[in-house]
Amino acid sequence: MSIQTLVEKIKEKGNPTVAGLDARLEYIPQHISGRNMMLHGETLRAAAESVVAFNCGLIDALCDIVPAVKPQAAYYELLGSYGAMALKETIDYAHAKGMYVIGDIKRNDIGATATAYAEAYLGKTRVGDTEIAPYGCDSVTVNGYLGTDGVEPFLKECRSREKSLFMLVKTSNPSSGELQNRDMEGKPLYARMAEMVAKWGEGLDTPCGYNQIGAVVGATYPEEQKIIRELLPKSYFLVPGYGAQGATAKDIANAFNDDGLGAIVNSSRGIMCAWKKTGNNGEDYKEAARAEAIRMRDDIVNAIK
Ligand SMILES: O=C(O)c1cc(=O)[nH]c(=O)n1[C@@H]1O[C@H](COP(=O)(O)O)[C@@H](O)[C@H]1O
Repeated sequence: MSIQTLVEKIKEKGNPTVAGLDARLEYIPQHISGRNMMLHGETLRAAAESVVAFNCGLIDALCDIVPAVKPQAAYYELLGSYGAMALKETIDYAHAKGMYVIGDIKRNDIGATATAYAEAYLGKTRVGDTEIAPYGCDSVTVNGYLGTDGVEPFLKECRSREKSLFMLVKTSNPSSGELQNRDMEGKPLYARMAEMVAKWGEGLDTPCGYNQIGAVVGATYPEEQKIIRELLPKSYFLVPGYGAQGATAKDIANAFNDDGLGAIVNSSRGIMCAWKKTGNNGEDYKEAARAEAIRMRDDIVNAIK
C-alpha cells in the first residue's frame, strides 16, 4: 500500500502513531508462553507460536485505533526458520485487520543482493510462472549508506507496486551523531542523506502531497527533526524513540508539518510491555496495550496541535 494509504489511515483514526511488534519471549505473558512450551517444549517453535499469539492479541486490541504496525525483523530472526513463519503470520494478520505494515529491516547491499531484499520484503519471488510475496510489507526501512545503486531495487518496488520506504537519516540511538552529524562538505552527513532521499523521491509523488520515500528521524533529536523537516517537505517521517528510549511528546513536534501530518511516531516496548506495569501477570496485556496506545495517541495529538 502506498504512503497515500497510510495517510488516509492516520486521518481516519486521528492517530499519527505506529505500534512496534518486537516481541522477545520475556515481553510475552506467561499464560501464552507457558502454554506453548507445554505443547512444544522449550523450543524455537514454542517461542514463535507465542510471538504469533501475542502479536495477534495486540493487533486485535489496537487495529481500530492505531493505523500501522512495525515488526522489527531482528526479533523474528532470533527464532530461526520459525521466526520467518511468525513474521509472515503477523504481517498477514495485521493486513487482515486493515493495518499498514512497516517492515523494519534496515537492509542494504550491492544492487543484485538489494534486489533480493526488496523482492523478499516488498515484492514477490518468482517460482516458475508463479509470483509469490514472501512477506508483502507495505513499506520497509532501508539503509541508504551504499548509495543509489543499492537503493534502486527498493525504488523499483515503489514504482511498480505502490510501496513506500523509510530511509535512515537521523537515527534515535545515542551514538548516531558519531557519523550522522559529522561535517560533509559544509553540511552534516544526515543533511546529505536527506538530500539523497529527496532525489530518490522524485517522480514518486502521491495525491496526499507526500512521496513514497520517507525518512527515519529519531524522536530523541528535536533539533535535527526541524532541519530535516525543512529539507524534506514531501517525505513522511517515521519517528522512533518515544517512550522506552526516553523521548516524550514535546520532543516530536518538529517532525510534523503545520497540518498535523508528515510524521508517524513509533512505540514498541512501551505498548507491548504496558502489561508489566499493571501487576496482573499479563492476563490483561491487550487492555494494557490499548490503554497505552490511547494515552500515546492523545499525548502526541495534543503536542502537535
Ligand atoms: O527504523 C527504526 O524503526 C528505528 C530507527 C531508529 O533510529 N531507532 C529505532 O529505535 N528504530 C526501531 O524502532 C523501534 C524502537 O523500539 P522501542 O524503543 O521499544 O519503542 C525498534 O524496533 C528499533 O529498531
